[in-house]
Amino acid sequence: MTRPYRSALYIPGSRPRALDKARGLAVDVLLLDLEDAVTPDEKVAARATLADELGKGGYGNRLRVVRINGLDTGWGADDAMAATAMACDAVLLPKVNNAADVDALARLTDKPIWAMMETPLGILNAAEIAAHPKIAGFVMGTNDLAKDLNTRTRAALMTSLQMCLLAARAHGIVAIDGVYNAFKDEDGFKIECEQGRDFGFDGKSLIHPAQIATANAAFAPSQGEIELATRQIAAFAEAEAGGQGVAVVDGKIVENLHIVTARATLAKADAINKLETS
Ligand SMILES: CC(C)(COP(=O)(O)OP(=O)(O)OC[C@H]1O[C@@H](n2cnc3c(N)ncnc32)[C@H](O)[C@@H]1OP(=O)(O)O)[C@@H](O)C(=O)NCCC(=O)NCCSC(=O)C[C@H](O)C(=O)O
Ligand SMILES: [Mg+2]
Repeated sequence: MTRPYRSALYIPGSRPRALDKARGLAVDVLLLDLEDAVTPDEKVAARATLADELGKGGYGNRLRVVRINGLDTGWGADDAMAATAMACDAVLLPKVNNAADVDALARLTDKPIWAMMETPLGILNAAEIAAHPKIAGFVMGTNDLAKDLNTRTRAALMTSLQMCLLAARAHGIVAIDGVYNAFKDEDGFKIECEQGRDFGFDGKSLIHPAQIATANAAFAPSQGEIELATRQIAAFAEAEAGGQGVAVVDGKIVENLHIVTARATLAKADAINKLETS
């Protein structure tokens, strides 16, 4: 992981004030939306508004991902071509059902593609979507998924979340958890962030700036994790120097595979530090 993806904020592409506010937010990823956050009447104007704001710059090292409308809508193809010309890092395609959907977008843009994973067919085809050479990330669309699965509970989405994580990890792409709709419920949001982190997601998608700090904290290594990783690396190096393949730290064995995790923890902490001080 060369950059953190702890927090990914949706920003309506039709709202210049919110797009401007994003320049000062401590968020890792901007999900610049032309789809559900924009009304049909505003769709065409939002494209120009977004292009204009991105063109002005000022977003620093935040990853800029433009969510277009589906290619089966009247706006999708024009959005894709407009996004290709925008100062953004990737294009996010909603309601991806299979690798052929990604192919269709890849014919319209040379940007990296991210996929909204939010349809039952998309979940069943997660592995082929993650394997597509243009795919760089998954964002879980838990609202659409709950609608299609006819459920109101996160528990009912667990299989889908895990299938997408498996596919993402198998193919080395980013995986971002879905949104938490009750954006004023701080306690519930924190619990869901921690659950998503423990599942293995890289970060959480957000709908309001007030959610950023909690997501950033939940998906960053804690001070305790950083210290433990440092001690594990030192103890294992010492064990290796003494001809041992196993060290013991805090009463637990440390083997080569734990060192891979420890190094990843330190690299993530380093990447966060670099992003926050740049
Ligand atoms: C949820 C909101 C409609 C609330 O808006 P509002 O009432 O204006 O909030 P506040 O008054 O508390 O706003 C305070 C200031 O923060 C700025 N703001 C608010 N939201 C954002 C944002 N998302 N990005 C940047 N800035 C934001 C306001 O402009 C205020 O600033 P200032 O005027 O300077 O004081 C609103 O938060 C919102 O529209 N959120 C985004 C909703 C959205 O994008 N929805 C679509 C994505 S979710 C989705 O589609 C999931 C997926 O597809 C699925 O299927 O699950
Ligand atoms: Mg959706």
